[in-house]
Amino acid sequence: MGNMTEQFERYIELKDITVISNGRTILNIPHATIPADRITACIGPNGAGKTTLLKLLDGLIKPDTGTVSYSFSNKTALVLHHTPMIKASTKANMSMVMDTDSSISTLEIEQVLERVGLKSLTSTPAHKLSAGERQKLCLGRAILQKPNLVLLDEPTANLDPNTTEQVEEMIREFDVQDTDVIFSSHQLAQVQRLAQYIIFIDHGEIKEKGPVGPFFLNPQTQAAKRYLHQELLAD
Ligand SMILES: Nc1ncnc2c1ncn2[C@@H]1O[C@H](COP(=O)(O)OP(=O)(O)OP(=O)(O)O)[C@@H](O)[C@H]1O
Repeated sequence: MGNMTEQFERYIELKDITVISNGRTILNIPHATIPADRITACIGPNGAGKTTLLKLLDGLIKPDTGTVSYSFSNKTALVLHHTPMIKASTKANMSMVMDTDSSISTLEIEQVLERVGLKSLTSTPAHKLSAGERQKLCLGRAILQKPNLVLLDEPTANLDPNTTEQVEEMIREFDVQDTDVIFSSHQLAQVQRLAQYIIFIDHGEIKEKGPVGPFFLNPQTQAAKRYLHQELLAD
């Protein structure tokens, strides 16, 4: 999709990327620039490679070949599903971020607990939190890390509409505070509500990418057309 003409203020450049697992290529990206100056959604079928791409952008996994380079000094925070919690209070789990960044104060932790709506659950054991509360805790930890790029893997999977709205508001808040967001989602209505840019992945390849409007109106590849058609039927 006319990627040659795209101009991004900040971006991530992927070159000759392959990620191989158990002899199978799970990502294959010869060349792509991904914007890091807005909210970008990463969409595609189950097993397409979205989570793997987010982990790669975070540096959590290294590619088998190729390079990931940032046009800016990046500080990323990655929020995955099933983040393990220690058997302690919500606050203690939030405070774990202090282990890697000693400049974080107790006051900041309290402010973030309030911001993500967990103030009343401060002393509740984290393993007793609901899925939505746990996700807010994970987002709180990400906020405390003061990243300039947040990577969120299906941030509202299994959440009710009200909690989904709260999490979406937190995502917008990151953007307002000039923290770029790249998130994966299967909820196309959500993608349209939040994202300005789309990366469509299928079978480990970026098949299509570009601004949200044109992508939904007029997808260029058969794979994207098929995916959009199937997802709309499933909604
Ligand atoms: N650690 C791993 N070891 C082996 N295979 C893996 C590993 N992680 C992912 N894969 C495989 O890589 C492929 C891509 O997985 P990934 O989780 O990135 O997809 P996804 O697009 O996020 O899928 P979903 O929408 O189902 O979450 C899948 O086929 C998966 O089985």
